[in-house]
Formats: sequence, structure tokens, C-alpha cells
Amino acid sequence: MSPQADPAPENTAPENPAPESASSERASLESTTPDGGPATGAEPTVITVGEGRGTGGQELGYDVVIGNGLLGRLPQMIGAQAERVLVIHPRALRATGDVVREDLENAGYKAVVAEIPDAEEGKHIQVAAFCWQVLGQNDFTRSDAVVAVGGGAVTDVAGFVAATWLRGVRVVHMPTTLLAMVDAAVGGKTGINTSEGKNLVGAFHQPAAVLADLDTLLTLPRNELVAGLAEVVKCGFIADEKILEIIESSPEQAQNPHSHQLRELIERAIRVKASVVGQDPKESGLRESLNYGHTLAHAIELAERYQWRHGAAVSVGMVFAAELARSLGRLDDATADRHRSVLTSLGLPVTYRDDRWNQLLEGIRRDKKNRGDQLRFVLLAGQGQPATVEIPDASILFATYQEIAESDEGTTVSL
Ligand SMILES: NC(=O)c1ccc[n+]([C@@H]2O[C@H](COP(=O)([O-])OP(=O)(O)OC[C@H]3O[C@@H](n4cnc5c(N)ncnc54)[C@H](O)[C@@H]3O)[C@@H](O)[C@H]2O)c1
Ligand SMILES: O=C(O)C(=O)C[C@@H](O)[C@H](O)[C@H](O)COP(=O)(O)O
Ligand SMILES: [Zn+2]
Repeated sequence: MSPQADPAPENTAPENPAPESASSERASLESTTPDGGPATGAEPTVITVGEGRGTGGQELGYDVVIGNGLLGRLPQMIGAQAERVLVIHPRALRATGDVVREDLENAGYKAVVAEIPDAEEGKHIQVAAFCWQVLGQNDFTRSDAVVAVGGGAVTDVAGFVAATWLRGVRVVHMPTTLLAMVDAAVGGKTGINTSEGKNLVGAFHQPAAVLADLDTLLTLPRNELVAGLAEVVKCGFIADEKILEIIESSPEQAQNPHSHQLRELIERAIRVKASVVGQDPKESGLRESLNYGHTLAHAIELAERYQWRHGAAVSVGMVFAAELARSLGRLDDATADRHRSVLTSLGLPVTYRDDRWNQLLEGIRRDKKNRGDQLRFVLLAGQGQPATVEIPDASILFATYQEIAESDEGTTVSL
């Protein structure tokens, strides 16, 4: 992957997978009901993350707006101080990116587009460098802004670009996957991968606003929607049991982008995330709970060269964490078993191949929660009771791996 050096006339970083058809994607911008008619649509929901004012008097909070047909609201979220806006999107979302650019142009902004490689390919230092080049060549100043249109990979890298350009410019996230809506776009964690691991370089940089247009979920492949549900389930186990109950009462409706159940799940998960990051934006303690399941998950993603969906890896990671907590005598059997049942009901994986332990342990040792040689995991002491726990001896991790290891490779499949 080597992004194109000359950004004009259209800034495209090469080596993307084939784009989606523009027609199917444009359809995602039109509000529809389950039977295809125009959406009457519930009112948008606004969840504010953080509040109060900083020492310079600046507003600290920002809004996450959730609803249908929201793309047109973008200009008002960017603010009048910006003249130029960089829209960063993957090639697969070119049609949506075009609509966003046109809206911004019509609202009087100079809109520049940077098209980046899809998914984890986009979370690369060369992609960030390509975006910095586009910003530089178009004279972006501190009052200008970046807009991310895409899944979590795009919000992560675009957020990182915004955090680092001139040491920080405004970024507005327009998440187009379930996972990005409920998790990646909210809370200001930005980052890119290195050869050694996932998200090893990054910065905390809160967005100015998040626009979660539920219509974009209509074109999302089912496996991507299900992957996003893993982070929703995470919020269920660490904080909001009602999330688990909604899924248990109808795993099918939880996966239906038209259902009121999915909308409720989205709003509940965002409220969990907003509450945690509002209290601990830079992960000095409480925020580590949002990393539940992620220690093993990131190791799996690296071992799989990012061919597993992040949410699928988080699913296995949560089962591993539940088994670890059970073997340490911290977690009751019912809550541990509930992990497998809820995740399986959604078609998420709960096992991993049995021949990768050394590689996984290497990844686990690079986890950001560790302190020196001390391995630390987020574990539950019960439903809704996460805590970060020091692991006394890595041998317990290997023993726990046996609980999720699957010798028949054919049954250990990602989404
Ligand atoms: N910063 C955070 O707090 C945070 C939280 C969770 C996850 N993440 C990161 O997010 C990433 C995963 O995000 P993701 O699951 O959204 O994956 P992704 O960004 O890789 O997107 C998944 C796929 O869906 C496609 N897509 C996106 N929107 C679409 C739409 N509306 N219709 C059709 N296709 C669409 C994309 O092109 C891509 O191929 C990981 O890198 C993970 O580390 C970050
Ligand atoms: O917001 C957080 O904090 C999280 O940990 C949310 C996670 O779902 C997300 O995958 C995050 O990117 C992981 O962060 P990292 O610090 O482990 O890289
Ligand atoms: Zn995650």
C-alpha cells in the first residue's frame, strides 16, 4: 500500500478492494421502512458526551446524534469557523463521500476528499501521511476541519490525522457501520496499527460531533452488523444488563436494521460508552472497562493479519476473559456461561484455533493495559462489575486458552 503522492484532482490512496455499486450505496441515503416505504422515522436522539467547560472556557462536551436521514445536518455540526473541510472515506463508500462533499460545497465550504484503503489497510502510517499531504497542499489551518465517513477503521485514522494536523483540528465523525456508531466514533480514541500490533500509535482527540445516520446500516453486510453487535454485548456485560435481555429475547430482531430493538441497543450502547468516557476520557482507570475482551482480541487480529473482523475477535476475547475470571474464582458460572449463549445466538465466534498460543501470548504482552512485565486484564466480578486485574502468572492464561481452543480448524471461523 502506497498512497498517491499527488492529491489533485481527486485524492485517492490506491490498493483498495473493489468498490460497492454506487446505486446500492446511494440507496442507503434514502429513508425507508421495512416494507420499503418512506420512513416516518423516530425523532433523532441526542446523547451528550462529557460536559462543562475547560480552563480556557471552551465547551468540553459534544453531541452524538442518532437517527435517520441525518447526513444533511453535517454542515451545521462543522461550525462557521471552518472554511475548508477534508472528507476522508474508503473507496467502498465513494458515493456517500460524494454526497457529503456536495452538501458541504453547497453550504459554502471548500470540500476536499481523501479516498483511503478499506478497513484495516487504512489504519497505516502511510495513509495518515497521505492525508497530511492533502491537508498541507490545500492550506488547511487550525480553524478548518476533518470529516470521517466510514467504519471504525476510518474514524480511527481520520481522528488520528485530525489530532496530529497542526497539533489538532476539529473532526466530525459520520460512522457508517454499527460498530463505529456504538463504539469507534465516540470517545476520542484514535489510532493506527504498526507491524507489531493493533492501535500501537495514536492519540486521544475528541470529535466535535458524531452523526450516526441509521440509514447507512441498510447497506451494511450482515457479518459487519453482527461484528458490531459484539461491542454492544460488551456494553451489556460491563454495564447495562438490559442490552443482554433485549438480545436474548430476540437475537433476530437485534440483527434487523429496521427494528426498534436494534435502535434501542444502539442508543443503550452509546449511553454506556458516553458515560464511561465522559468520566475518564484518557483511560486513567474506569475507561479500561471498555477494553473488556480486547486483550486477546487484538492478539487474534494480529495473528490473523486483520482478516478477522474486530467484533468477531472481541467476541472470542470476551469468552476468554469470562473463563479466566471463572478460573480465578471471580465470576459465577451463570454469568460466564451467558457469554457463550448470547454471543452464539448472534452467530459470533466463541472459540479460536488451538495452535497459536505463542503468537497470541506475544500479542497479549504488547497490550496497552500492561505495566512493564505485569499483565493486566479487564475481568468481571459479576454482571456489570468490570475491574482491571493483575495476572499473577501467565500459565493461567495458557490453561484458560484450552477452554476456548478448537482443534478442528473448520469450526473456528470468523464472520
Ligand atoms: N476508537 C475506538 O474507540 C474504537 C472502538 C472500537 C473499534 N475500533 C476500531 O474500529 C475498527 C473496526 O471498525 P468496523 O467494524 O466499523 O470496520 P471497518 O471500518 O473496517 O468497516 C468494515 C467494512 O464495512 C464497509 N462499510 C462501512 N460502512 C458501510 C456501509 N454503510 N455499507 C456497506 N459497507 C460499509 C467498509 O468499507 C469495510 O469494508 C477496528 O480497527 C477497531 O480497532 C475503534
Ligand atoms: O474506547 C475504548 O476505550 C475502548 O477500549 C473501545 C474498544 O472497543 C476499541 O476497540 C478501542 O480501539 C481499543 O483500544 P486500545 O486502547 O486497546 O487500542
Ligand atoms: Zn473494540
